[in-house]
Amino acid sequence: MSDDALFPLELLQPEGHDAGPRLIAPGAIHVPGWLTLEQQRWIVARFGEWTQGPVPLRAATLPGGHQMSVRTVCLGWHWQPYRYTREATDVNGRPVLDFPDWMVRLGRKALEAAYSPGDEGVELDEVTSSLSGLANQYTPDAALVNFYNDGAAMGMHQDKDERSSAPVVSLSIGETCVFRFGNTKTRTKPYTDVELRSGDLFVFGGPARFSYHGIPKVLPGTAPDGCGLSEGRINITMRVTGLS
Ligand SMILES: O=C(O)CCC(=O)C(=O)O
Ligand SMILES: [Fe+2]
Repeated sequence: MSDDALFPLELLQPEGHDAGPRLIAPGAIHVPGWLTLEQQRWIVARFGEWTQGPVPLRAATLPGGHQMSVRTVCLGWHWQPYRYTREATDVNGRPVLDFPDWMVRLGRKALEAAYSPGDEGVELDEVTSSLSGLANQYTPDAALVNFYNDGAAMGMHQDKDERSSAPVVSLSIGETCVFRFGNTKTRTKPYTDVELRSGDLFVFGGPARFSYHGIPKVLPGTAPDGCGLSEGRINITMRVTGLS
């Protein structure tokens, strides 16, 4: 018997990679293994350019004086606790890079994959499938590109500095993390812990748009070969700010 027959490729993929979309809460979908390794490497190369851009990666300081452990570079609009500005006034005052056209297209594809998954087996509730109409008009104008290393984590929070209730599209590359996805009322239970691996897509919109969420931990040493990152985790969240 050939090696091919003994070890079909799908058995070598990390668990869940080919499992298809999963409904986490109405409006919140996890799509494992959405980006190919080639796409991941290409995005990691763009990340290298963004961090050499006008505004470097920086760990934001919260109003109480606490500095976040995650470092972020922004596209389109600069996020600082707790508003969006065109210039990175809390870093070096320079205007942030434009939001790339390719990322708008990717955002639309992401909503399609999440909310119109076709015959991939996921049962969407009525509310979630009603969000499928959002895909072709979705025009994100801000991305927070987060980099986690050395034990970085992110506390439970809502993404609520936007003046739009359009969905948030989240992409993960590099090390696996635990993504805690909660409810819209409190930062505590009930929540669901989801492992986000390199290449995974997560979309939260509709009734899940203002749910609390956070990253309790990143699992060191779990970045897959060929993703473009040997350590750490990149997360991109695209948003519609509703600002002009
Ligand atoms: O790293 C993640 O997956 C989540 C990031 C996040 O929640 C945020 O940037 O607001
Ligand atoms: Fe967030």
